[in-house]
Amino acid sequence: MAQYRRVSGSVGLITLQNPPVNALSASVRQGIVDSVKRALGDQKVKSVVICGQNGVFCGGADIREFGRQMSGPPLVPMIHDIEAANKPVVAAIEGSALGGGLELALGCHYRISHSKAKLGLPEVTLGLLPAAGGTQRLPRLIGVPAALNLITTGRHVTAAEALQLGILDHVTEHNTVDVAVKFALSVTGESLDGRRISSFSCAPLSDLDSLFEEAMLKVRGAARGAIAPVACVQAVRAAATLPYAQGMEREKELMATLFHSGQARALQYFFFAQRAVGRWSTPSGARWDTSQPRPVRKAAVIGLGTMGRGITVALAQAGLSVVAVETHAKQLMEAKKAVPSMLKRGAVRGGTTIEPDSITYSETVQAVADVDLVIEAVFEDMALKEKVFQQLSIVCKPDTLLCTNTSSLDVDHLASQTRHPELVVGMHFFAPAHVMKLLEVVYGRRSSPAAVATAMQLGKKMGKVSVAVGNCRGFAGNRMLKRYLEQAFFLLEEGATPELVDRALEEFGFPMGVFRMSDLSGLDVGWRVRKADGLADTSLTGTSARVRQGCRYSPLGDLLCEHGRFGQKTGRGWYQYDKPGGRVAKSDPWLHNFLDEYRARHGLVPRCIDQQEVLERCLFVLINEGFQILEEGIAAGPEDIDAIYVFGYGWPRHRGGPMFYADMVGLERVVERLERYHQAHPNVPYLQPSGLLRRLVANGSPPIHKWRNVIKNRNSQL
Ligand SMILES: CCCCCCCCCCCCC/C=C/C(=O)SCCNC(=O)CCNC(=O)[C@H](O)C(C)(C)COP(=O)(O)OP(=O)(O)OC[C@H]1O[C@@H](n2cnc3c(N)ncnc32)[C@H](O)[C@@H]1OP(=O)(O)O
Repeated sequence: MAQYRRVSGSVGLITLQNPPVNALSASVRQGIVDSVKRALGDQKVKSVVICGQNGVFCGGADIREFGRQMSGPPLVPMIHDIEAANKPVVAAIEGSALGGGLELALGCHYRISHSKAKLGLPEVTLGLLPAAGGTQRLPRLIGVPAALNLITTGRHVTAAEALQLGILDHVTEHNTVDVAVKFALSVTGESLDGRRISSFSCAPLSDLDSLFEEAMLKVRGAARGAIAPVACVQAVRAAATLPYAQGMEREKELMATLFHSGQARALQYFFFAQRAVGRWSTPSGARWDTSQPRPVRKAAVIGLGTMGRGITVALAQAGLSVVAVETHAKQLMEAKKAVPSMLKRGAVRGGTTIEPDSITYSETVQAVADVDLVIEAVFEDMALKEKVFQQLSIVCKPDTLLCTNTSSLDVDHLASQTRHPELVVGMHFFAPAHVMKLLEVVYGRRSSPAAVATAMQLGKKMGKVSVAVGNCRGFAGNRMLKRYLEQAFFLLEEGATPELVDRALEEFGFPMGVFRMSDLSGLDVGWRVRKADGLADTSLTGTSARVRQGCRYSPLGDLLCEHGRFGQKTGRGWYQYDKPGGRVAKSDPWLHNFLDEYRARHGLVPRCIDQQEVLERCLFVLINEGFQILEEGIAAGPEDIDAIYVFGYGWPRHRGGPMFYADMVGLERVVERLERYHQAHPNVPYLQPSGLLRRLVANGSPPIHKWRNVIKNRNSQL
């Protein structure tokens, strides 16, 4: 709703009231319409101020209303009536003015903002466009290039930038509503002719066609198949080329194509999923709202390879003082050079400064005696990690939290090497650790609620999306990835090429297909793990060469590594590169010959494989593992898995994440396809639909937001 009162004798003050962000729900819109009518009809009122309660102007349209039957007054005429008013209307912006909130402000005649406010039109991130006149008013106010940038990226700008762009008329450090009321009094009776943005023309530009062509190329390149950024460009083009009324028609038309799209549903699901991940809980009763994190001021990183350096930078950027330990002198020397330059680059990107002495380097573990938290990032080798944890347990204060950055090893086993296993958790970063948003926080059987809460909070402080997951081989993300990789290898055995598989995945929206990605990460990493697991034995011949522990196995990755092809770092992998460390993947005839010979050796007759099979085999098996992970309680809900995949593995956000994608495709179809593939490949047990997936289908395939209830109640009949 909205509250209306008269202040300072002649100013009608309208306060939006819908905590926490004053979203423009039906009742808020009704409140605004009623209040504006009252203010305009009251002769004592000479001007109007619109503000939001609790220091937030408005977070935009109520996203929860979008999937439902919409009621209440529509936004467009509401904003039009405000702009058409014959008394000055001033927006007093505090906190946020986003989406419909900024569009409401653009309908006002003046905009005054607190210096700490953030403004933006983030609709594109929800699969929409600013369809309450935003695409038509903003270019008229600040020019086409600047408006294109804000609308197609959805980025939030500071009040200072908004002032510079011309979105705001005034920025204050004081009480914004007081300043706006004084301002409203000062402009009483002034002509509003030059204040109605819809009456402006866009500033003329010399070469409009090439500007829009370039903009279209840019958004198509970045969008990976997302449709909203393209529609945003088309809408701004309408503003630049059509009169306002026609531009509004075009905006409406384009919004109609987006509004009910699967992409909009996926992106809006993901908006709430991200927030749901923050309300974590563990089976032992640790919870986001009751478990108390410990303060962490000083942290240590053990091992300064690629991951350790990234973690050191991320900790320093979060304002912690860091002890960085590396026992190999050469590696330590390299890290001492690399870390400061990574920090410098980060500071340039983020406009921040970091005290250079916030990091101290040491060659001995003894240097971590007084830290609050340690993150171990040594080589992925259990014996080595055991030794590190034993040492840490002796050296550190008794209450120091001991974390491991292992990507798949047993956190409980590492905890058992210490005197305080309750203080051990996994903090699984993704490379490059100072850039990637995802952090898997892995709780062990004995991890205390405080330990989990501390790791989760530290992740947040580092700007990460922290997802709490249980302890199992590969945790959630890598455990699912293993199934995806296996299917990709099997497809090569059956006749596909890396190019075909990658093309299908990239057209789906991944930034890189599985083989290009493997070349970037390094093929030797997985090889080492498979060797440690006793899997990578290429001396086997006949049918046993492609079977391990009774299941189908492809030794293709092992064979490539035996040829010294580790990916980009060696200049050869699934593709060839112009030099070791080269980045541009080129098709490699050697690899195609190698695949032909391999198939011939094993009596495999290559067949035609289409993109649909690639997607179904690779993605459905990954999704199936996701259901298994949910069933076992390793992840608490589908949102956790979706956040992991979007932030850590490049799953296209406009497809919502793997579990949402399964919901979109239809659980019955996923089961049917998995069963069909399992029939064709009976020695791949992971193609058998998981128990939870079958139970959901048996219960009528409830929508994704109801899955948690089914998971909680294992015997649920819904
Ligand atoms: C035939 C078809 C015809 C089609 C016709 C269509 C007609 C309808 C079209 C009308 C035109 C619409 C044009 C306008 C569109 C929009 O405005 S879309 C919304 C744009 N706004 C945003 O994207 C902002 C989203 N919010 C945020 O970025 C942040 O919440 C914040 C405002 C910056 C505050 O951040 P913070 O303080 O960190 O709080 P959070 O944890 O993020 O949020 C707190 C809770 O509030 C919920 N929430 C936030 N914003 C909204 C919102 N706009 N609607 C609903 N709910 C919102 C958020 O989910 C949190 O709640 P929980 O999830 O329960 O934790």
